[in-house]
Amino acid sequence: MSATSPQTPGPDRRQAAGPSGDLADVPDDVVITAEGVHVRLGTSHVLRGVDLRVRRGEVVALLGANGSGKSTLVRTLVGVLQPAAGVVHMPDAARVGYVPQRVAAAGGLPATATEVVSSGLLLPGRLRLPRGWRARTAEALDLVGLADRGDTATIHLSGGQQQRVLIARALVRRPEVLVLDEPVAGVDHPSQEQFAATMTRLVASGITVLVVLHELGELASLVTRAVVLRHGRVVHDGAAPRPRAGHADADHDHVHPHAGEDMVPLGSGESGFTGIEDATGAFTDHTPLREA
Ligand SMILES: Nc1ncnc2c1ncn2[C@@H]1O[C@H](COP(=O)(O)OP(=O)(O)OP(=O)(O)O)[C@@H](O)[C@H]1O
Repeated sequence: MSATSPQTPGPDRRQAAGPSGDLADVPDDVVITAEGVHVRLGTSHVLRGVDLRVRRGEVVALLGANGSGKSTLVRTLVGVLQPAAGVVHMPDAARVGYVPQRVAAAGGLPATATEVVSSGLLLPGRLRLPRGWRARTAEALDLVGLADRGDTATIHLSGGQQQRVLIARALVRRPEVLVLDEPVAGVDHPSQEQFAATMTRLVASGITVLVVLHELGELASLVTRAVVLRHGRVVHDGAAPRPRAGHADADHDHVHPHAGEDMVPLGSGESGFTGIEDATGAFTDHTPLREA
């Protein structure tokens, strides 16, 4: 498979490199699979044998310290990067919505929100907008709370609104699987709340979500499982950490990093979280997470 743009993951991909080639028995309800995925960027071994399965309807949070390989993993899953070894399986591109890590992707363009969102309907081999694109675009903008901003140039939207435009661009396909890379990083609070409301509706409709996060924040109640990367390996795959009591209170200040104090193990040992700390940077070498 050739490298594809962030918004246009490749076609139905059973992509393999290395000796095994084939996926082991994969249950029908597994929609995202990575097996033994190794990725090298330059001279760095960024992913070192990652295994991941996401079942239909799950909301999986991908956590880990800066540089642990989260973005590299999702970019490999959607086909932006090629694994040096291992196997990746994703649904057809048309069924996958991908929101890349926030860049100036929307802000640098003079395009209107409608133009950016409708571009999500373009795929390899489908370079013209399909019939009904206006209604689908309006529906996607409505889902992210921007129904009245379709004609606005994205450069005139706030950073949080620009991020919502990118999310709408992923949603315009009516995807079954949504892959988001830090969708609320640096986003204003109204947009975070809007994002959580959007996700709540989507999850209720049965969508499958893989989302890179630094902290669970507003999504905590939706996340069904957490996968933690450290140095390119999965070091936890199971229960999500939950915030300490009071963390979700309306008057709680979320600005500070809370190192070592805002996340606590879910249960006592059963979750595998024996010392999980702050999702903004806690998965450090000393964090005594059980090897997955
Ligand atoms: N093009 C590249 N060439 C070489 N190394 C790279 C390249 N891109 C990323 N890396 C390195 O790969 C490692 C993993 O990066 P990645 O962006 O996947 O981490 P991350 O967990 O998403 O981090 P963050 O939380 O900061 O976004 C980092 O050490 C990074 O410096």
